[in-house]
Amino acid sequence: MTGTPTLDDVRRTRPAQDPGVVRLLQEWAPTRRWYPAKTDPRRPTSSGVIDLTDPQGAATVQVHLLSLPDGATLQVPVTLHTSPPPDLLTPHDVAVLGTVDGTTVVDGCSDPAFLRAWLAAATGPAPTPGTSDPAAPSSPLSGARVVSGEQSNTSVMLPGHSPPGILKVFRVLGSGPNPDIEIPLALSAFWDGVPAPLSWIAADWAAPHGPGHLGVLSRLVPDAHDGFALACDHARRGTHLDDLAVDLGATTAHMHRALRTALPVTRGSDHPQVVAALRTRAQNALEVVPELEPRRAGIERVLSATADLDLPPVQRVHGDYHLGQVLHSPGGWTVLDFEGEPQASPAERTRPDLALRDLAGMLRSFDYAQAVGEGQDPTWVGRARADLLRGYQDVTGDPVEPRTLRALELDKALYEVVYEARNRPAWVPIPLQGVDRILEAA
Ligand SMILES: Nc1ncnc2c1ncn2[C@@H]1O[C@H](COP(=O)(O)OP(=O)(O)O)[C@@H](O)[C@H]1O
Ligand SMILES: O=P(O)(O)O[C@H]1O[C@H](CO)[C@@H](O[C@H]2O[C@H](CO)[C@@H](O)[C@H](O)[C@H]2O)[C@H](O)[C@H]1O
Repeated sequence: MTGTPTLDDVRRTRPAQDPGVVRLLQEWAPTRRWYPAKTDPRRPTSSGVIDLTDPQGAATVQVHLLSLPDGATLQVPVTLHTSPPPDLLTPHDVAVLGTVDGTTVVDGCSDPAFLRAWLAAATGPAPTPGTSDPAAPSSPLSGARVVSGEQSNTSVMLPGHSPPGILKVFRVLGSGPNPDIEIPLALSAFWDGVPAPLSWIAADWAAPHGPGHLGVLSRLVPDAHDGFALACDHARRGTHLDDLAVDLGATTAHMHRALRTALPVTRGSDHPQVVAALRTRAQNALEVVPELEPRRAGIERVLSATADLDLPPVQRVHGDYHLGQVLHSPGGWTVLDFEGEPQASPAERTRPDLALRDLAGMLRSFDYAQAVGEGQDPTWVGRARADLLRGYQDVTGDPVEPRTLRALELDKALYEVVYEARNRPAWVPIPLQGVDRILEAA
């Protein structure tokens, strides 16, 4: 399975015609975990609707697009029922948004009617022979469940689909092929460390944003454990990750090798651009989070130390690599979510970068696991870090340059301070302590 995900079978957008439904969405969306502009009091506005069709006709299926105050486009699928819907995937008080003129409006991701409509509309590469599971239950929706947690998008597991899949509904839409389809499609042709995309839906919406992808159905990794939950659990119990961290380091190096092969970049080193991006981000973080101000001089010192570094060539990278983006299963580690950082612009998300940026992201994540797991062993993070680096270097054969890694870790920690300030203010101390530790070590 190769090539790029097609953008030619594109669904069209029409203007929304029901102001009551739009008003409901304008109130409901900002209360959701995936809403990206929670601190902005301005309401999103409607930028259109895409119609899908439930083959069983149980509901009207509408994908609403909302325009956010910063110009981004947000996807909110809903279903409209003339009588209360019987079989939702989440409790009614969570799934039902409200009623408008006697019509019940339901969160699409919780409704089998939306899932049926999505599967019927999706296109994708021809199925690989032998991929359907003859033992699979007859309905693709049997056992379906919405993934709960700290996610930027909404995913629904479909273990009854043949082959078993997981549907990811992108919340903030980007123009052009979505990297979370494009990259796994390219890598899965020859590397089994990513779940293969099975099908997707493309749509066009108001300029300057469309066309782009609305979502993707990918192969489900069976018996998988979320990397962050696994690491928090180890930290809580005071057991070291050991081989898990070494293997994760090796998987990270294999991912970078696969990215270089599948998506080669002609440009070599890009020192000015990389250093400029570090400075821009530090400046932005200092402006957004006042607690960083006393650290300004220390931040400047770490960034200045990158001026005379001989940086390795840039390449396509994961871009938002942390423990929540990897799954551990009996087959080893699998890497998910190549969409890049949700706070970055579309251009930034696909820009070739230093592979070490991903390693820095994963190192930062051990701090989070120790903090969230309330780990008490002061050696836990240090040992996980050393094991990850060892696994990585064993595959690349090159020692990691410490000043570059430190600057990239600081960069990620500053991104995290801003991310937490906007999304989970109670967690700001986690990356802030990371910033302090990096500055002390410099
Ligand atoms: N292919 C898959 N197989 C099994 N579980 C998956 C798969 N893809 C995602 N998940 C689960 O869904 C969660 C969210 O997926 P992710 O791609 O990270 O979404 P988001 O962009 O919303 O963060 C993951 O943490 C994992 O628990
Ligand atoms: O939603 P995404 O997975 O695309 O990424 C964003 O949200 C993440 C939180 O879920 C955030 O990650 C930060 O918190 C994690 C624990 O919840 C931790 O493992 C990461 O190390 C930490 O960066 C990520 O930064 C953000 O882009």
